[in-house]
Amino acid sequence: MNVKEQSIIHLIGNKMRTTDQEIHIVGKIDEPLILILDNVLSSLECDALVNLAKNRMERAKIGKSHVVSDIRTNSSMFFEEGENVWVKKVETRVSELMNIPISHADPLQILHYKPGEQYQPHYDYFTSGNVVNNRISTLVMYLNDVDEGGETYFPSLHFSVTPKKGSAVYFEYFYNDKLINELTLHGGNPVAVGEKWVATQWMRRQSHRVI
Ligand SMILES: O=C(O)CCC(=O)C(=O)O
Ligand SMILES: [Fe+2]
Repeated sequence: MNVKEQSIIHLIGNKMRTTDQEIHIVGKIDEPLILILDNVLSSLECDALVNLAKNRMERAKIGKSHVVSDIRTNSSMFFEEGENVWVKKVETRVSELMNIPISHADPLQILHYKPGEQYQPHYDYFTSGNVVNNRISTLVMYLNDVDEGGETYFPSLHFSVTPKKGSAVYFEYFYNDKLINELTLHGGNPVAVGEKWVATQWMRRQSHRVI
């Protein structure tokens, strides 16, 4: 019999409580742990993040070398750590939800996709070279409803998540078994109609923020 590996988030029941929010688990894959979560952000918080980000968007870059690539045709920006009250609030909630101290967090990232824009399948962890302090988990929060397309999809699992304002998909790739981590391959489907805004939080294995 295969023994399931420890996950970062330990679930009890179908809700997760943070200091200021009750989050609902509406879907789950056990290994790798993938959660579909409702009520992660309020509608007001979604709108605030979009408004704070929208004049600061640039064509997204990928990987450690930050090169522009066709893999990713959307635009993006990063907030400074705790740069305003909205970011602070979201960072605190997300850190509680992901069960990782905020000092392990990458800067909160906002992505924007227009019709036809997409993010091709990729891993959120770095796979080349000798990586120090790699990423271990991701939370993608949807900041608006997309009219058509724009699903986050996991090709190896034949699984996709439809964006819904205030909801999120969580996944982790902290497993000793490399094959389990590889199942978290994922991308953002092209938006067909409308636009898509998301906020992504990546967590690192070790603390790196100076707080
Ligand atoms: O836009 C999406 O659905 C996925 C975003 C993503 O993969 C990421 O930010 O790492
Ligand atoms: Fe990703």
